[in-house]
Amino acid sequence: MNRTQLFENIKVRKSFLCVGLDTDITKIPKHLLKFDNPVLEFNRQIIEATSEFCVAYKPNIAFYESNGVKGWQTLQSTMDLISSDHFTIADAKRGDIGNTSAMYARAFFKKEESGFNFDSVTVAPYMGADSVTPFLEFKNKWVILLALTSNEGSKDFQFIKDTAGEPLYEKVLKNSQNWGNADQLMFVVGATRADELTNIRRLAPDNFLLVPGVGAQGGSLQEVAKYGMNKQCGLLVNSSRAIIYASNGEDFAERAYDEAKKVQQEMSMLLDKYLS
Ligand SMILES: O=C(O)c1cc(=O)[nH]c(=O)n1[C@@H]1O[C@H](COP(=O)(O)O)[C@@H](O)[C@H]1O
Repeated sequence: MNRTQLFENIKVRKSFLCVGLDTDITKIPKHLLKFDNPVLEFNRQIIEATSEFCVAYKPNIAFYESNGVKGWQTLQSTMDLISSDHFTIADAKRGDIGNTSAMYARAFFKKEESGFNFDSVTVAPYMGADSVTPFLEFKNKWVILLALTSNEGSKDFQFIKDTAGEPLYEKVLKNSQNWGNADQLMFVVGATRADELTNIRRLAPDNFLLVPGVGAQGGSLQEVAKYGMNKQCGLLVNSSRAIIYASNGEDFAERAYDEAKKVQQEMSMLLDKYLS
């Protein structure tokens, strides 16, 4: 999916919500355990309940690969349930020496080889240009580069300043824009870092930002929109646990529907406020 299509979907659905499919078999409702593949059944019902309210889905690969071959099959079957007008993110946080990154890129982008046809993959910038550029060689595919993450440990490295006083995450934002343009490069910025968003928008005015950390991690959607939205919205705000585990009873899909709808309604107001 390209940037124009993504923006169109945001306008049509009045939403910039990404639903995170971080499906953990120990957290899903017990009544689903009678199904052959409880995780797939859970994902099926979550996708059905939320698809009208979101523009993207982000399966976190750890939740699937932790279950070995069966997990990868579940991931594949889950991807088959997502319509082509939803942007898909393989949240895999990959990145290695060039020839290895090329293999990772094929794993998520080359359907004829791996079976997966994700629109994007999350990539760690730590190993530098040659670890990221192999992912950028695919047309209409995206790298979502970790810039400023939502977790406590982000302070360990991402704020370290060089002698000119520039923090590491700013270098990531600046230097990586020499590797790819805003039609193929997004950045991860945690919602818990809304205070840095004005600065981030100064450095990356056009790029979409994937913003995890609202919901369970407590980030503010209002602040993210206020400081992070650009002319094409430029935001995909992810929520995983707050939506998919809104209930662990038989009503889990209805409650996921309610939660996703609530977030979408708030997003619709924010789009009206900041996009016009
Ligand atoms: O790359 C990510 O998606 C990501 C980056 C980050 O800085 N923080 C972060 O929470 N995430 C992911 O976003 C999701 C957040 O899940 P919830 O906190 O349950 O909404 C998880 O899949 C995390 O791995």
